[in-house]
Amino acid sequence: MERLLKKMLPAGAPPLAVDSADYPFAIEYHGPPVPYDIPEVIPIEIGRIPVVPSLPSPGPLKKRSKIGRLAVDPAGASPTSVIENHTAMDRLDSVEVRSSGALGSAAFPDRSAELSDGIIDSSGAVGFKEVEGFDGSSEGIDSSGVLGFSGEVKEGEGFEGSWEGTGSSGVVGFSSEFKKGERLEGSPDDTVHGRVLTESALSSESEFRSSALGDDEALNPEAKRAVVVTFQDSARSSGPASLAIGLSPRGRRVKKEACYQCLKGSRFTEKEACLACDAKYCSGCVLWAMGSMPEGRKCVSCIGSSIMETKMEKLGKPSRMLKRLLSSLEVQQVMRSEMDCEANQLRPDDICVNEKKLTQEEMVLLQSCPCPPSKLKPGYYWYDKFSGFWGKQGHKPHKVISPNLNVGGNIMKNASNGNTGVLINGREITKVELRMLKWAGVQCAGKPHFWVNADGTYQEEGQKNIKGQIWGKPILKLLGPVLSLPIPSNPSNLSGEEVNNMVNRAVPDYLEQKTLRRLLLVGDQGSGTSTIFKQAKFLYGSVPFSEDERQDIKLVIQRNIYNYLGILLEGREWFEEESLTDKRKSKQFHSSGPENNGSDEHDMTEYYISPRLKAFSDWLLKIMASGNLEAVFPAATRVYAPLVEELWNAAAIQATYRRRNELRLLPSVASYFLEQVVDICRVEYEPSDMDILYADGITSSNGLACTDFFFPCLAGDGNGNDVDDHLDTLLIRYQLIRLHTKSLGEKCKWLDMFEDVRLVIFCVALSDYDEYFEDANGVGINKMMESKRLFESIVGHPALDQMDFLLILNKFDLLEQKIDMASLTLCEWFDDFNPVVSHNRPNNNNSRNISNGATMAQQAFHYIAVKFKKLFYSLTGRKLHVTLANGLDLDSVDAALRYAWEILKWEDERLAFGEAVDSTEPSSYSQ
Ligand SMILES: Nc1nc2c(ncn2[C@@H]2O[C@H](COP(=O)(O)OP(=O)(O)OP(=O)(O)O)[C@@H](O)[C@H]2O)c(=O)[nH]1
Ligand SMILES: [Mg+2]
Repeated sequence: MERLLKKMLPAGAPPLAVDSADYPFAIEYHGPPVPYDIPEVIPIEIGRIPVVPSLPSPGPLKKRSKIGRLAVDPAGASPTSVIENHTAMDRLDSVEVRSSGALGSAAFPDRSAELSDGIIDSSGAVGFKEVEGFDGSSEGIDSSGVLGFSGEVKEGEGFEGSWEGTGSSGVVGFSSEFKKGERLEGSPDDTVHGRVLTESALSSESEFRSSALGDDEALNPEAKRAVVVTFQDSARSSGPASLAIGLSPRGRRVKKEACYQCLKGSRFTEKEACLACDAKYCSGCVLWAMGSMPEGRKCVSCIGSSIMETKMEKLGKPSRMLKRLLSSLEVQQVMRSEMDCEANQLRPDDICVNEKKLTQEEMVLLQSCPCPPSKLKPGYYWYDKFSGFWGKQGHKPHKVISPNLNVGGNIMKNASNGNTGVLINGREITKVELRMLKWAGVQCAGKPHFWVNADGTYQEEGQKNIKGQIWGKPILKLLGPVLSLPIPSNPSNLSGEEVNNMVNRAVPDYLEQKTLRRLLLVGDQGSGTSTIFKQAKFLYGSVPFSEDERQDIKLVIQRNIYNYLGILLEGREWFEEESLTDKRKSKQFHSSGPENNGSDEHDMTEYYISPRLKAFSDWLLKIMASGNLEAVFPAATRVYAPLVEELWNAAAIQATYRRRNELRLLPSVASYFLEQVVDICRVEYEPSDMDILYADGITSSNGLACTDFFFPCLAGDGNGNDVDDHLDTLLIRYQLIRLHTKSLGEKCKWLDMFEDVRLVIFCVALSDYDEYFEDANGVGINKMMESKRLFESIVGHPALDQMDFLLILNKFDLLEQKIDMASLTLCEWFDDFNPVVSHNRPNNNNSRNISNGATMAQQAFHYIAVKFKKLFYSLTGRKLHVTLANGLDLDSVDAALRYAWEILKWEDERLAFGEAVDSTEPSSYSQ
């Protein structure tokens, strides 16, 4: 410490007397200004170190802890400052550094820190570990690969370089080569044994030879331990394979059944296993090791990996431990993610049927047929398309599934490894099957070859006549289970052709064409398509949003709010900077004394936040900048809710929020959610309908969403249309398909898929006329012009030729708000807008300026509508239907969609009765 202080003082300064028993980490320097930048250490009150409040802390760690369990927020600054304040002479019993890069040498500036127990977790593929006796003197612990275990390590690459001279000890490492890897267990002696499950050599026991052991110290169990182990993976042909490091604290062997995180416990300890690598964690560690479980029970480093075959059956079945640790809602959510997430799904090429790997389509066909194979797991199967028999390759039949599915290759004679000489549909049957056939009264003398159909009727090869029905005898129902042979539950299952037609049909059948109307809803970004889509669900859906959907929406809202918060935090930084600059300028201006020159570190503005909140803010901004928000949340939601609450209530953030109009990236709905930030961040938060409506980004991740509904019948209109309308509402189903512009593809090529839609609803935000976005080259583009461009390309698309179009001019409320402040002529397309302004103002509200009964906003609407109509006519020679809407208003959207309904009805009538029905045509305008 003395040396450190000496270094920090300017040359020539007298040495400081340091009481080694009780010196502060930082001292205030009062000397003359120094010519270099002094490293800044933000003081933190020990009592206010962020602790992790809501996750159960691992028991063993807590017991030994002297100063509690530290949760060091990720990102360089935070751990540094936290640890700095504790490492004077403290012994840190338990430290957690989360996120990659957090554990740089900077994290442990005071080399005298002793971490007797550390968990280094990372968002990358990097693991954890107990760092026993670690004295922080490691040079090899770099920020890119915590303890040298990096997801980046490739076959043949070693860790020696980064590890040499570390003089610390760790436990187990994984490299990316061992995604499915088990732990390596090692002791610092010449030979390290480990078991590695690799993709290529599942379950193979490989021996690892240690080499390049750093130095003798590494072998001394009492000293700092570091062992570098190279190993020869005998299962790999490529020779010396990846390196991994197997170390054990104090030379102990890691107990096989211990928790993989804290290394405590025995096989009797209750543990939860990772579905991908089978690493097992005790109840104290499981949440740390698995984080928010976005793909269910997987270590953080296994996220994205596929799960082990043996774990397939466990999917979606929560353990008692999980139920204890999480609320029931959270358990449900984790289980759902586990079952639904892409990485955990069975991949088609994991299934081989009749020696041919399945394609995606075949997989869908197999799984969605009326009688699919149960609990399908990766493996090799045989399938008899004619009879529907299904079994594991080399084994007797296991099930009778739907017949005639076009999946896999042709069945092989030896598919079930039978040796009876009797063939059914080209497969030599097994002995038990033969016995069964005999019981069924089937004549099997002379090793006949049979053709057996799905309904059990059979005939001998080469003969025309049906010889009988195998399943006819009641005794077979009893015998099936005895012989462990499947009996079709209902031989009159759908015939295969029906099945194929059902699953493969590309065009709706006749009936559906009669009764289904498809509406395609498109518009430029932010035009309001998803709002209108959600309103349609609220308006006409019997269950607008299921419980599952609401849960997903909850997560989206929680994630969004962190985004909004991030924008506020960034804004706060700007405003603080700006205020400080102003303050300094005015000080300089008002005083002439030299003592006021330069920056005043104690300057505080209303945007000042405490160092602890600042650390959180820095961390959040860093995460956002790295685009990793998804990986960190929603686990963080649980952990950081109290911090968010504190932050939100901080005067600085409130002051920033008051200037929200200056924050360009903050969407207008952000304020709605930020007002409720504290509630939203709670675990028990349930989104209201209003929240769902306002929430961004929930309609669909791939930009395509659809909802089916019937238009509810309105009360009679008195025109005698009631009965017809009522029939309509009963018979005709509508499907609203919302397509995000991002999903249109180059030159809107995906529109080809929508040839059978009946009406295109194009949405334009009226408020876009004075708004801009930056294109890829940083050029500002007017949003209305962009909408116009998109409109032109969609209208002109060959797939939508001759199709009816309804233009919804949305966000009328916003147009009303801004039209008097920002002229419509700001958009070059509207430069000839020349409204008639009446000077008889009914009140002081300018937006209510009216002429001939029309407000300025209404005139603007008509003007824009005509612009689009003319454009549409010039492109198609046809008439465009236009309506206005306020997407946030249910009735307004109802009116707009009913207008769409009218257009379709009119079109139906026109088709049915010819052009003579002009009188019922809806006007091309609706308001
Ligand atoms: N004031 C007002 N806001 C609206 C209206 N319609 C939509 N919004 C808001 O405008 C924003 C964008 O609307 P979305 O429905 O998400 O627009 P989108 O077409 O799905 O656009 P992207 O999500 O960007 O693709 C959301 O925050 C909506 O809440 C409206 O009529 N009035
Ligand atoms: Mg949207």
